[in-house]
Amino acid sequence: MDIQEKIRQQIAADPVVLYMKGTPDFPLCGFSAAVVQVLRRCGLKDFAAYNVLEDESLRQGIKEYANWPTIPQLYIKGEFIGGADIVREMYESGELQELLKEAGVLA
Ligand SMILES: N[C@@H](CCC(=O)N[C@@H](CS)C(=O)NCC(=O)O)C(=O)O
Ligand code: FES
Repeated sequence: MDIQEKIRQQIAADPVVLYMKGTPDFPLCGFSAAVVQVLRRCGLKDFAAYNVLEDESLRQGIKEYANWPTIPQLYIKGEFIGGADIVREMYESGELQELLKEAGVLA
């Protein structure tokens, strides 16, 4: 399967999808760790996470998919949200919590 099609399916399969370096329990970059921490602070228990360090085609493919040059990348309900800076800003403004509530993944 084409990598862009694979990404499309991954993003459609779960309400919250994070492309990151490492895993939620063992992030291998501070930017990825920051997004995981913010999601947990929002009260999110579970989300889909893909480790781009285990798949070079995914690491490159995800940059093309969103036309965004860096990892991490967060998607909510199929929509690209942003990387660590944007996620942090949206958390501080409360916008991220709103999006997660709308997605039905928060209590
Ligand atoms: N300011 C970015 C920081 C992320 C970033 O700079 N990521 C770099 C280093 S981890 C990256 O993905 N570089 C390309 C690569 O490693 O493939 C954000 O808000 O997410
Ligand atoms: S791996 Fe070095 S900044 Fe992310």
